[in-house]
Amino acid sequence: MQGLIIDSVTKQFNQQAILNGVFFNCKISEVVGLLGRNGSGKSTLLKIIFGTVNADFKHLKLDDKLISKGYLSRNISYLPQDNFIPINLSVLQAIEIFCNTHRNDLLNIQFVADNLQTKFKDFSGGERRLLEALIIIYSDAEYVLLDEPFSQLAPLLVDELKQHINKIKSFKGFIITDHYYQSILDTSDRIILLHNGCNYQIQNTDDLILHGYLPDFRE
Ligand SMILES: Nc1ncnc2c1ncn2[C@@H]1O[C@H](COP(=O)(O)OP(=O)(O)OP(=O)(O)O)[C@@H](O)[C@H]1O
Repeated sequence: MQGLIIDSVTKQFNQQAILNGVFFNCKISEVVGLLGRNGSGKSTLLKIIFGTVNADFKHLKLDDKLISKGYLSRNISYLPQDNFIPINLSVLQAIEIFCNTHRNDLLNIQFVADNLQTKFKDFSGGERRLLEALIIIYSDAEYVLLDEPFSQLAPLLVDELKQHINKIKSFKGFIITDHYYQSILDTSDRIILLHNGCNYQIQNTDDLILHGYLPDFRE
């Protein structure tokens, strides 16, 4: 099985090329980290894979079947950059919507178990983000897209989220983007950098300097 194949993704906004033939894949048991400067097209790419933004051209395959929109396959879940779970839902109600197969893993997390009846409107920003990320990580889909899962979290919660991704990754393929690039490097099996509309395989931090993602303090 080839897993999720993303090929020839092309997108312009207002005649400006954002993505220009982007291609990579993601298999089960693999975490693919997506890095890129602000505005390089990371969120747009995840939205195109999930299906909430139309590409000018794309070729998406999931387990050898051509798909038009990720969400229609029911096998791709997506954590957007902004909150997405309605604030009047309780944690338990949200879990019942998204999580069946791995529900017990989620219910065994102390913070989740302690707050099952709490509504999303009653959490802090970081707590809400953690819960939304956990619900997507433990959702039924085999492929998980995470847009800035770490950004609102204090260091201890970042570590906790990384542990959950590691715990479940033998069942799932992840594509993750965040500006906490060290957390992306720690969590990922492979790194893809988006730059000038193209994708580059990154082997080490020198490559990130070479492609202008990290400053070169040696100069
Ligand atoms: N709906 C839209 N209409 C016009 N331009 C858009 C639209 N959505 C995104 N863009 C532009 O496309 C570019 C890529 O945006 P995108 O949000 O994908 O970048 P990003 O890499 O996720 O950035 P960041 O790291 O800052 O979140 C930006 O220049 C943005 O202004």
